Amino acid sequence: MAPAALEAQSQQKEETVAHNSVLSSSSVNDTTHRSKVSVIGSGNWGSVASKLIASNTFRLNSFHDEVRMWVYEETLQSGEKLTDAINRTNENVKYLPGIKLGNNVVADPDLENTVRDANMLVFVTPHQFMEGICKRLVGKIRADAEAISLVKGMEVKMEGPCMISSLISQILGISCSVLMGANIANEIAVEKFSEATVGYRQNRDVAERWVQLFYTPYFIVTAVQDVEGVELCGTLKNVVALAAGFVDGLEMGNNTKAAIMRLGLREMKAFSKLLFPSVKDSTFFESCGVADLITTCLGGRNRKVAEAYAKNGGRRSFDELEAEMLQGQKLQGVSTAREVYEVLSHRGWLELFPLFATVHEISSGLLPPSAIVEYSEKQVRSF
Ligand SMILES: NC(=O)C1=CN([C@@H]2O[C@H](COP(=O)(O)OP(=O)(O)OC[C@H]3O[C@@H](n4cnc5c(N)ncnc54)[C@H](O)[C@@H]3O)[C@@H](O)[C@H]2O)C=CC1
Ligand SMILES: O=C(CO)COP(=O)(O)O
Repeated sequence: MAPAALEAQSQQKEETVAHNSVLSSSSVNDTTHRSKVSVIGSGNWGSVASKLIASNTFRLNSFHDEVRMWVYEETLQSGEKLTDAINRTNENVKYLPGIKLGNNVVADPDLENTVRDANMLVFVTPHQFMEGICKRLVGKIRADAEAISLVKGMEVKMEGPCMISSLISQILGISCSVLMGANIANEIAVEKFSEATVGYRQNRDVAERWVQLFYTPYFIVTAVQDVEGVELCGTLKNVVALAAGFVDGLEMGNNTKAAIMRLGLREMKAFSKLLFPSVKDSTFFESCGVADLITTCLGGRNRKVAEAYAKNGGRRSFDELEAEMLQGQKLQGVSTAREVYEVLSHRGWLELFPLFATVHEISSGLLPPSAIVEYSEKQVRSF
């Protein structure tokens, strides 16, 4: 948006806020203390997150209106750059067509420029790209910047597993909270009610600022002091969602799927607590836990592609199905299952996590999809 237009918008916000006399502790004319938010990522969820955030930065006096959103640039079939198309139409025509993002969202293909002025950084890209992105940002962010990760996934290093929030903190030297939950992006895009969980480390004020940034009447955000618990829930449920998809593809019915979800939840909890004993039981009952597991196993992309994989008897690869069915959107479950498997093998825990292990063995082609049947029967009988 042109600077003059943004200025006019700002004035309107100041007047609105002054009129309502809510929400801001700073002077309505003092723009220097306002937080500036940038979103790093513009896929399906990244675009919806930008829309949510932009509605709040526009409304609340403690934020600058403009939300700069980094776009991994690509050329559309029409020949137009994706960034230009987003800024022309105010829609992410590839990853979230038909939804206006808000006039205060500015798409930017330049990563450094996107983060330059921001003190609140929202990371939301597929997890496999995060390390490269963070390395590119070293020395380019504000000294007082803080981050939140909406990224569901982890990296496995020589030293062991590394959650994406830790990767951000380690590479950029900044604190990082997380936001996860039962959040199928297309539903939130059309403002259907849902909840989410912010996981924070120590500082409750920081958590409250993130809650304020995302919270809307149709997106209820609760904060819990358990970064690893929240992040592991969001990460591991993608592995269980693949198992649910296999069950659907094999037409095994709802009871089997429910059994898989129960066994999956149990492995999620056991794995999280083995890695991080500080993880709280209560976190599994938040939106990031059981609710995200349910929604993803019913309506997520991992479930959908795993169903097609099983229907094809494993003869078409996940890469091929992902490209055909998701058109640029990325699955996180297959690589997460591999990463979890690496941790399990390395630590001698394979026998403790038969569902996680079986999902990787199926998705990597070592076992046929029907192996999920034998697995579930054996597991359900053994309890
Ligand atoms: N879509 C959803 O419903 C939800 C997604 N999430 C999580 O949010 C994260 C981001 O997912 P989405 O926004 O849905 O993305 P997406 O899967 O819709 O889109 C893929 C994105 O990756 C970008 N990309 C492709 N190649 C790249 C590269 N080499 N480097 C950097 N970026 C590249 C594409 O431009 C696109 O923005 C994931 O961890 C996902 O699990 C979380 C909640 C809901
Ligand atoms: O994380 C999600 C919902 O909370 C989306 O899951 P999928 O990536 O499987 O669509």
